[in-house]
Amino acid sequence: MSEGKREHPRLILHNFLSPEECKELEFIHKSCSTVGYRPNVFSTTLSHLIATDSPHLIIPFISIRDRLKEKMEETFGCEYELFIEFTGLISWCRGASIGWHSDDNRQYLKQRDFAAVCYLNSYEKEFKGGLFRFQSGEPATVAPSAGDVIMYTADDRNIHSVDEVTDGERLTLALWFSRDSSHDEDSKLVSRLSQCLSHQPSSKSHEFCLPLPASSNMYWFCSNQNTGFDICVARLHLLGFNIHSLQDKDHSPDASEQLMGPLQIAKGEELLIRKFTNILHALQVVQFYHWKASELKTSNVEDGTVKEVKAISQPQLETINALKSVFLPDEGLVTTTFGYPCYKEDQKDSLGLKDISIAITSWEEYTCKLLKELLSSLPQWKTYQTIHKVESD
Ligand SMILES: O=C(O)CCC(=O)C(=O)O
Ligand SMILES: [Fe+2]
Repeated sequence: MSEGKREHPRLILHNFLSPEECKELEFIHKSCSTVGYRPNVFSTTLSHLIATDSPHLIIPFISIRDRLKEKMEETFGCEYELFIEFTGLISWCRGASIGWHSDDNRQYLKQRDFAAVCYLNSYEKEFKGGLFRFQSGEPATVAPSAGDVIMYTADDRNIHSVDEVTDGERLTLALWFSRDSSHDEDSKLVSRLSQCLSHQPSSKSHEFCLPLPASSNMYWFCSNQNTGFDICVARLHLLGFNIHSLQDKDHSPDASEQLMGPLQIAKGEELLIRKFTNILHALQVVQFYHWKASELKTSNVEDGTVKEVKAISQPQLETINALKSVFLPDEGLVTTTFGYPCYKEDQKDSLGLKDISIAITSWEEYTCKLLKELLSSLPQWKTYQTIHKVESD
């Protein structure tokens, strides 16, 4: 290692993740995230995916984690010594920043030896601000670019900061590594997975793929001005969709319950007749559609699916507006929080209600494929107490 490298052990890799991997993780985050541990930050952890009945969504992380760990061990000369302590998708919206720090700077973080931050979207393209800076050594500044990764030791040889995000949503996949096996997240995740999958007979696997929302406060974004919104409703709203609840209001006076049960989605003057099990189910399908839009869009949607959409009636419109006033009291706040030119009106309009039916089938196939891989990998994961790519035959 050169002198500079010894003083500041770090590595920047370009295009370590493919554009498709970045998009898939973005889909997962935008359909599953909760409000995070600091203001204006959102996160999706692997244990959260398991807890909300979406354990299959950890599959897209697996080969990325394997590759990162291998690269980390090779770069810092610690082959077979590292354990992954934490894996999570983290996004920062307008107003989020972090001052100079090292990643092991708290007693409860002392086990952290190395960090890897993968950028899933790009500076100036999807967000403004949010530059990463090292206090000393080279490079001094890193402009996040989708697919790039920075790896560094978690100690004070790599003190760093992130400038405030001033527009848009900055998304990363962050991992921390430890030499201490007692902080290995894999063994904990394997036991949670075994528990949650043991309840499910495989014949009902399809039903099992439906997400289960966590408690409503985990989705409530609160701004400095003490106004706020539900981030799931907000993310649907940004793509032009509204919610129509099918719950009997007299039986569930608590408004947050309205998102936990069956609902429909609406756009403009129209309602999709198809019911979703809860808000997360609707959000997953819509975000999946957003991710895959170019593949899913067909030219002849008019014939088969048009009967699935009907005009919104007056009482339905009232329900839609009532929900909006509870979960999205200030629409402007959503745009200032997440908005960026990438949410141009034309893009919003390009996602039609009628195509959602095609997206539902395609989302179900995707979900089942992941669940199958999860079920076939789990026996090996249990044996080795690690989560790793299991090649199917
Ligand atoms: O997102 C980044 O670029 C780094 C974030 C960071 O420093 C941290 O979470 O400790
Ligand atoms: Fe950090």
